[in-house]
Amino acid sequence: MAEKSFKYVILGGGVAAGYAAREFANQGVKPGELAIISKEAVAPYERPALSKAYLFPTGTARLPGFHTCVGSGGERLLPEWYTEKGIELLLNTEIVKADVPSKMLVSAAGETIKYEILIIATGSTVLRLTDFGVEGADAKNIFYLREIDDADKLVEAIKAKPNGKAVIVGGGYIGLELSAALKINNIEVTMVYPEPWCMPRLFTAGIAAFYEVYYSNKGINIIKGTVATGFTSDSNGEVKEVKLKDGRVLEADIVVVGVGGRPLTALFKGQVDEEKGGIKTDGFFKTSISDVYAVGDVATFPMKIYNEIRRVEHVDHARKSAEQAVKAIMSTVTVEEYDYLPYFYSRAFDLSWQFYGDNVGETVLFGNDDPKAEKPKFGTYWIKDGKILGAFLEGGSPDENKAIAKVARVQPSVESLELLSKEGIAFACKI
Ligand SMILES: Cc1cc2nc3c(=O)[nH]c(=O)nc-3n(C[C@H](O)[C@H](O)[C@H](O)COP(=O)(O)OP(=O)(O)OC[C@H]3O[C@@H](n4cnc5c(N)ncnc54)[C@H](O)[C@@H]3O)c2cc1C
Repeated sequence: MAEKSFKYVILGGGVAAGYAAREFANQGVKPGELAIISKEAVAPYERPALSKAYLFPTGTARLPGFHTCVGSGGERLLPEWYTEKGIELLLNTEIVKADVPSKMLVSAAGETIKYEILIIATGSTVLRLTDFGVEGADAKNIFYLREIDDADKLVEAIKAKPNGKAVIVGGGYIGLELSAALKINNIEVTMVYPEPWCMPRLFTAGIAAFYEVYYSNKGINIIKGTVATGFTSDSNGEVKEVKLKDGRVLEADIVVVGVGGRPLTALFKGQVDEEKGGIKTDGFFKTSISDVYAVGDVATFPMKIYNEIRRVEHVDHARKSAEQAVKAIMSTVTVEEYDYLPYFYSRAFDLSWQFYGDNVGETVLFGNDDPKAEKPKFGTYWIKDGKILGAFLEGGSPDENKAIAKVARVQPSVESLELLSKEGIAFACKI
């Protein structure tokens, strides 16, 4: 079988891989030195688009070069870019074995790829209801959303079921964004989740109440406090009904499940150290083995600002960790230790929110959170030991979003919660 050899190999062709490639190019990588290996059929792209514009009925986001590349807010890395830079894209190539001591990867087709320095950027995979033995969960038209292939299948199902009924299992950001995208496609949507409110890992009850009312006003049906326990299908094997634990049965032409994910570490089990479920790295994303780095969803790293080891499944960190690792590998100037401020955003309908920092401690809600307002703008601060550690803002301008980021970074002291609530975003703008 064929053998290839590169100085640098990035395993995984997602967000982190794309931004790592750009940084390699910035640092002067030579043609033929770098390869990206991906089991996907396309060059790295901005994955968050898959639950947003990529699903919209106009389909403009599906045009080549629009969302099918990375390069948010900068140069778009179309497939030709990799060719121009002499970066090899080994697409449709699934790696099934990693031999770290021999610095070698083996593909499903039996090809051997050798490296001097490896960056693991395998990301994460979705949790499937079949893994939990949910009855009938292998029916057709039950979808998950991780890769462009999944999104393309969902787009086909939406087209095949005009004005159909969809059940979205899960109330996290994927569930919220998908529900909006399906509704925009004129699909009747019901969301089902077990928690008392949506996005419970980040939202307070107060924040969630705004989105739940807004979604209800858009005609989305929300069922909380229960889970899907089984599915029935028709004679074609297509899903027909969703059975809920509370006894209700929902009709469905399409089901989309967004119940979380897990990092793809298995290839390296026992070969590099793991921590908190991810591959353990330092402030430069170097693993326990020299010449092996891990970035993006798959890596745990020291979150300097909170003096804690964490793993982050968000796109901003995927981009920045990839750039940091490449700088650590190639830069001729001293690279500072990674100092990341958690940042997460989401967009659905006309809504857009950003969150910075840590959502711990007591909370203060501010602004106009009337879901019927023409332009709602509200937020929340999280305060611990008298200091603001986290800030959330819906409907903020770019400058206001920058201001809340600064608050979460600077962690200013707060004397009066009442005053903070009254001042709201103005408090952040003064920092
Ligand atoms: C639908 C969706 C919407 C999202 N929206 C947001 C959002 O709004 N905001 C936000 O902050 N974050 C969002 N995220 C999260 C964000 O996209 C991820 O954090 C980010 O993509 C992680 O980048 P990564 O490069 O580590 O992994 P990924 O982008 O997942 O890339 C991993 C790549 O590795 C490949 N791979 C894995 N194993 C192998 C193997 N054995 N052989 C070959 N290739 C392999 C995969 O096929 C994939 O191409 C979203 C994620 C999804 C799925």
